[in-house]
Amino acid sequence: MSMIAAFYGGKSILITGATGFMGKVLMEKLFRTSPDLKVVYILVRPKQGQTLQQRVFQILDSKLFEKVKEVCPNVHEKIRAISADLNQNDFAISKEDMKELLSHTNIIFHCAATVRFDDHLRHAVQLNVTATQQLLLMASQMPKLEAFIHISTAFSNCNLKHIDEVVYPCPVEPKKIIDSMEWLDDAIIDEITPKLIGDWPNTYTYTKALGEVVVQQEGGNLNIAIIRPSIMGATWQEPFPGWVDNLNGPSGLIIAAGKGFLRSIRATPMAVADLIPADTVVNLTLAVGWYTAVHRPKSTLVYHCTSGNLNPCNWGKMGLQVLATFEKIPFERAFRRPNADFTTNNITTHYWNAVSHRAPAIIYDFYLRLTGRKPRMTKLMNRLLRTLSMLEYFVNRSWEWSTYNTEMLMSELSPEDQRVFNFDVRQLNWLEYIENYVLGVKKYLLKEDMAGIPEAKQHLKRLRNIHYLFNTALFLIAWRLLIARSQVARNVWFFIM
Ligand SMILES: CCCCCCCCCCCCCCCCCCCCCCCCCC(=O)SCCNC(=O)CCNC(=O)[C@H](O)C(C)(C)COP(=O)(O)OP(=O)(O)OC[C@H]1O[C@@H](n2cnc3c(N)ncnc32)[C@H](O)[C@@H]1OP(=O)(O)O
Ligand SMILES: NC(=O)C1=CN([C@@H]2O[C@H](COP(=O)(O)OP(=O)(O)OC[C@H]3O[C@@H](n4cnc5c(N)ncnc54)[C@H](OP(=O)(O)O)[C@@H]3O)[C@@H](O)[C@H]2O)C=CC1
Repeated sequence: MSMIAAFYGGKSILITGATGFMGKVLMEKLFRTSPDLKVVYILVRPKQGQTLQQRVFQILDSKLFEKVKEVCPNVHEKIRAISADLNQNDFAISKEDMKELLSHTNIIFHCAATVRFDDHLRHAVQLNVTATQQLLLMASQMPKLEAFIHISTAFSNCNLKHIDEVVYPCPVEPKKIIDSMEWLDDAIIDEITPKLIGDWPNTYTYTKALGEVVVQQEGGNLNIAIIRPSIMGATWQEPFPGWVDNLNGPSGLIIAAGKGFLRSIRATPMAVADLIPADTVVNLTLAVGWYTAVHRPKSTLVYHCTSGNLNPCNWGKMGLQVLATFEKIPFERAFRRPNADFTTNNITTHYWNAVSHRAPAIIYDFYLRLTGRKPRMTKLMNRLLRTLSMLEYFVNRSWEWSTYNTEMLMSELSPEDQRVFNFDVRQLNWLEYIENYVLGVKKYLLKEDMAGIPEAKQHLKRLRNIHYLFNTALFLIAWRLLIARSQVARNVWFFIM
């Protein structure tokens, strides 16, 4: 019997960010392994015209929850969606709901965050710092609370090269930042943002670092742990391989490469690609929840959920495997044949952006105009280039994350728990994982049918022929011009003839 699964039985659990990528995988695992848990409160906001209930049903109706419905048929009764907006005071939770949350919650998993790199500092502070502060305040009023698990990111200290499992101080105290956001207007915040974030690459990583300091400073007597995952990717094993449902991290780039839009990326092939599957993160999170509640460590423990120091893979190997998978499992209706490459300096990056990204987009838009359609490729390409520029920071550096606490926790688990809540990334076979990841992107993100693979292959053949035809025509035109202008070229031509 799994001790961790048994621990969550009968518990009331509060999850923020349950509608996000990690939140869904977390809920799924909780219900599958501890179907006898009492209730999962989720803080949800209405979105895109959907009510809370519609959002919950949409999640439960997805393939991700198929196994859960078998082991826990009344799962919908055990999810209690509470209307909440983490940007509002007291999260805009009604008095009755607040009373229920405060009196029943046993465990909190705080996953909600804005993960956009370019978010305005005011919004990023509100969600990643102030909301964390408010949640801690709520937690301090929960008499039955056993553990508060805060999800941060391994990149919260990406301004350092070697990162230990400790909370590092920030140059400006979070309280001062929170206060200043209240009275500074947007224009001034825009002006001071680069100075405030200093050597952090974006507002996301900076505010996640501030969030950790808030957790440490304002955690009081709470039983707290911080988890720092690196780049969360599709699921490795559970509930099935390859599940992913958003474009963050590598997923969006896999689509862009598979559809032939992305032809080159400024990345260092030897830099460590510190990906971590979402189910590994969730298994560690649940194990940490159990350990924190049962063993009550004296101080706030930080757990790195990373792969680089235990089972490293680099971007070069990952890129090659992604491309190899496209050969077997191509995406439908590609714009060009998938054939991306890495560049390593500014000059080649600008060159390939002009030749391989902008020029084909302009030519295609010209063709769309000629055929009476609305041009769209240049706009799409500009967005892709902007996304690439934001991700570049993370694919041209390597970090070392120590994992003492994570390894300590692994050794504390019973063999059964090590199996059920496996977060030992040493067992991960990268080539297999990446292949399943690409397959998952095709099935669950692009919603493409596997039956369409022969047609997709045919389409790629047609693109290859067009490519050859285009290159031959280009060569002949260049050669014709050369012959007309140069005696040497003419002599070579007659010699060959
Ligand atoms: C040797 C041979 C080699 C061969 C080589 C072959 C290579 C071939 C294979 C290539 C694969 C292998 C290499 C992979 C490298 C991966 C690097 C990952 C590093 C991640 C580090 C993460 C570290 C931190 C981890 C964390 O701790 S947290 C989680 C991380 N957080 C994020 O990843 C949010 C990022 N995103 C944003 O920050 C916003 O998205 C924003 C970008 C500002 C746009 O923002 P904006 O343009 O305003 O608008 P959107 O609505 O957002 O998107 C607008 C449009 O862009 C699309 N799109 C949004 N995203 C992405 C995305 N990623 N990738 C692509 N497209 C995206 C969206 O579909 C929409 O398309 P459309 O609808 O127009 O068609
Ligand atoms: N994805 C990754 O690669 C990594 C993620 N992390 C961390 O993991 C955690 C989860 O990330 P992930 O699941 O990928 O992120 P997602 O963007 O998929 O999910 C974010 C969640 O936060 C919720 N949320 C955002 N704003 C509000 C708000 N104002 N009120 C209520 N809820 C809100 C979202 O709700 P809604 O559905 O309504 O938008 C969603 O449920 C985050 O803390 C992130 O920093 C750490 C390392 C890597």
